[in-house]
Amino acid sequence: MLECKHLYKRYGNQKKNAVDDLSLTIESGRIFGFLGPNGAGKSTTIKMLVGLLKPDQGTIQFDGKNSKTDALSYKQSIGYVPDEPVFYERMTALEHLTFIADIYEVEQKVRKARIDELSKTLLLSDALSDQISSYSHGMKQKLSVIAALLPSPKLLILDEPMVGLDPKASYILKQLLKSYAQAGNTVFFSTHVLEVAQQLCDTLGIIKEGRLLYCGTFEQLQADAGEGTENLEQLFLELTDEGTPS
Ligand SMILES: Nc1ncnc2c1ncn2[C@@H]1O[C@H](COP(=O)(O)OP(=O)(O)OP(=O)(O)O)[C@@H](O)[C@H]1O
Repeated sequence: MLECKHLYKRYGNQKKNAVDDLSLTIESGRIFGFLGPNGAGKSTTIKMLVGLLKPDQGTIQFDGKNSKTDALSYKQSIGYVPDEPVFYERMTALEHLTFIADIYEVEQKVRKARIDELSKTLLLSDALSDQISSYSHGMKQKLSVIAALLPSPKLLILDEPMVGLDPKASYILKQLLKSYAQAGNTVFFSTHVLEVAQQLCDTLGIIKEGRLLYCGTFEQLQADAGEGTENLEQLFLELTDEGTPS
């Protein structure tokens, strides 16, 4: 279970909190979709969850491990797919994955099978020996997903994972995330694509100006919003007060 309590973050040069008293709990085996307009605080929250940013206040725990006091074991439980993956571009994809396997101490006897399986699933097997510098954005995105899943983390956190993926790759990733959660792991991802959240998530969190406006299932959200609000897009626009685009 992932549990955040009263998280706050303000960047040095800003007048408002980027994340403002955010608390949420996500049970194991769930897919949590994190939605919000541009600048709402999604990436800031994710960077705190993965340990790249320190919260000004608040606590984060996963399966009883505190992100501050048990930092190493906490981080060992997490796979992270950033919004813009960064690689040592001169490495081949296989060298990168071997490097990740070394860092996460993935056993020699399982790592090859796992790399083979994941790269086959994400249709990257034929390009594993190529230098990452030759990869397209979508291929880098797939490599980042493979690297994150390689150590079999109990918690997978993805920042806008569908961006840059073609429809087939996007479909494959959605199936992968579903089966990953069904195996008892927790998936947390941010997206602007409301349809993706609707198709994939058990639980949604909607954030605006750093504050969590809603957290619950889509069905609860629809019930709370009352009659006449048919789809998530309409609900989302109403909640975040973005207005309907003309
Ligand atoms: N490095 C930074 N320095 C200063 N302010 C920042 C920094 N990163 C983000 N912010 C500010 O914090 C707030 C939240 O930004 P964040 O990137 O977390 O939003 P987001 O929901 O991920 O947005 P998007 O959907 O556009 O990626 C915004 O007001 C943004 O301007």
